[in-house]
Amino acid sequence: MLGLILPAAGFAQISPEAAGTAAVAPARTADPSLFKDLGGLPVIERVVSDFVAAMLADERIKHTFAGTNLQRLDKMLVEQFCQISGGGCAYTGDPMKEVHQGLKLTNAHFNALVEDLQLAMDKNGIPSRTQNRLLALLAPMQRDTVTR
Ligand code: HEM
Repeated sequence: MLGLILPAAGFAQISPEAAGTAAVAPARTADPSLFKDLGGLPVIERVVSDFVAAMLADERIKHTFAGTNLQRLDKMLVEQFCQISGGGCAYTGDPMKEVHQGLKLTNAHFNALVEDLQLAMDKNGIPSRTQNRLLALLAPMQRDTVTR
């Protein structure tokens, strides 16, 4: 299980090549226990709010959000985290590849984002075992977001 072997700094070792050659990532959703273990929607909402704040304060990646509708970003992240953790939400945002392709993101950007998410989850008291289960579901999206 990927989640158990994730280093604290994220999953830099998964290059887009190594992540697989499938053109479309399989839809991944956890069993509903992850949603519950995260603390349900109220905690996911707090995590996302802290996560977005951390990214906006992060010198490594804050420039990428210069033209972003932050209210929408927050809402889409809540929907996405709720959906992939098995909370029964529907993600209504755009496909990951489409959203990120113009941003010219690197693995370093990706790892910065993962660190900011870990900080936000720490702040909300989510145990690292549970954090890693969510991170493992996000890991396959590296190949859709990192383009250089
Ligand atoms: C697992 C990795 C990632 C996930 C799950 C993710 C998720 C999302 C979601 C759900 C949205 C909103 C889509 C919409 O509005 O329809 C979004 C937008 C955005 N993401 Fe990511 N993202 C990831 C990686 C990254 C990275 C590494 C960066 C930069 C460091 C980044 C920067 C952005 C920016 C700037 C936008 C807004 C684009 C715009 O204004 O149109 N994302 N992301």
